[in-house]
Amino acid sequence: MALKIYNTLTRKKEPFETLEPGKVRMYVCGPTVYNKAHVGHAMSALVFDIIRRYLEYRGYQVKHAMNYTDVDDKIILRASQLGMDPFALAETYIQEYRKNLEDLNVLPATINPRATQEIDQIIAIIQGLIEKGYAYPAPNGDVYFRVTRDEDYGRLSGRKLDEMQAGARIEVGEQKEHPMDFALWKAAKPGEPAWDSPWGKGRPGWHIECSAMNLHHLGEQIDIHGGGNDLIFPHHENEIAQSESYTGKPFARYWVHNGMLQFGGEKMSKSLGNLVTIEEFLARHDADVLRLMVLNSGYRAPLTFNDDVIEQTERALERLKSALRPALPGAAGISAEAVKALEEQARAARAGFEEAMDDDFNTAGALSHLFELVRAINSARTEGATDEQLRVGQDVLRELAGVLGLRLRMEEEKPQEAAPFIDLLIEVRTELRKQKLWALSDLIRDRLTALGVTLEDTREGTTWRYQK
Ligand SMILES: Nc1ncnc2c1ncn2[C@@H]1O[C@H](COP(=O)(O)OP(=O)(O)OP(=O)(O)O)[C@@H](O)[C@H]1O
Ligand SMILES: [Zn+2]
Repeated sequence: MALKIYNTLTRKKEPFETLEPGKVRMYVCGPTVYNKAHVGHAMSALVFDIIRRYLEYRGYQVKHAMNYTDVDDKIILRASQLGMDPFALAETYIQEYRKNLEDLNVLPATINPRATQEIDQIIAIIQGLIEKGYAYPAPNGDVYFRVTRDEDYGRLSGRKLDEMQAGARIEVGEQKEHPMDFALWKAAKPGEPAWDSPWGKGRPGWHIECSAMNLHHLGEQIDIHGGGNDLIFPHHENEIAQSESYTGKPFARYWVHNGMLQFGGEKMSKSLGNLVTIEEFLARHDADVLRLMVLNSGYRAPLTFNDDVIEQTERALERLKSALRPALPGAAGISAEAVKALEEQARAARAGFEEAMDDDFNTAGALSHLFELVRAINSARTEGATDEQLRVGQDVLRELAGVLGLRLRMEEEKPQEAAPFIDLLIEVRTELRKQKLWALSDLIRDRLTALGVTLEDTREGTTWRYQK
């Protein structure tokens, strides 16, 4: 069966055909870097990581671009609140996000273009759009895209210009011909970062950055354009308008959008402040937990994030991992037919996995086949299969879980149940130290060290960790 992908542009699942055989050009809108990233951003990154990994499993060579929007109103505002240079602020959060993605086992994109490194390209495109009548400079130094010149405007989001016009108004200070016209270039305000341009000092609008980065790094036409479904309008609608008006060619073949991660009944967002940062999440849970949540829910659906879901997912992860445990002590082995049967179950799991993933990346379906394989492996173990016999199933399970980006790390063997007792010993030791009973307090520390637990005394108190 061939891969099918749901295309937001046509609102249909379509057979996946690339512009160039065997190669995929995929662009995904990355974050505006003005603050720590939250698990909603992680969801988007995970979805496109899973898509990329599956395309690679299917034999495609994927050129994956994910951008950083490193100049923007929000960055400038936050930098001025913190009394920081906006470029330094953006750089800090780019480095943090990189680290977040690595911790989440997201493969690094082939390229990470940044808006501020594309200014020449952006100016060239705006000039081209002005020459063709698709854009116009305003007296104040802004440049706007002329939506009435673009007959297709609204195609992606399914909106009509006259309907949009009804709700729109021109803000004070804007010099637009039409309320839906949008800024390609913004004249600089005092104290803001600015670049020279034919229209005076200014900076690019958000939408044109992505058009320029696509054109520069992936070319006039791409296979997949991704991002969250909150970006369909206006961001992606405007990207299409700019790119296609400039090149005269269809821009992206498949528009792929992830659903929103919901927290407390609303989209998790920096602007609303209802967030859990990636860092906070990973301090308490394995990266596989978040990935498994995304896989379970399906990429286009909204994903409910709360303690119950996290707990259920933790349990599901444990179940997956249970299949990777070694044989029982003294296992006598199972019959050749039973090994064959396990092999057959592994083959069936792979076929089911592929069929589900080929159907618009139905990850929940794919997982259900992995869980069937888990059951088969675990019953083979109970029947006395040896490590070598179990491997027939385990290797396939590990490989397919890996295609989804799950690490299934087994070092969880560390007894979590020990934590309260270690805390208790530390409390006792602190008391002993207060009473200057150094020999006893050192004895506790040394014995814990011998058990693989390192203590660290700081001014704020004693902390502990398992030795690596
Ligand atoms: N809650 C969420 N769930 C899933 N994807 C999200 C969520 N919030 C943002 N994204 C996606 O993450 C990527 C980077 O987003 P961007 O920095 O533009 O975030 P944003 O929408 O401005 O965030 P916020 O709303 O938190 O300010 C985009 O593809 C966006 O659609
Ligand atoms: Zn974008």
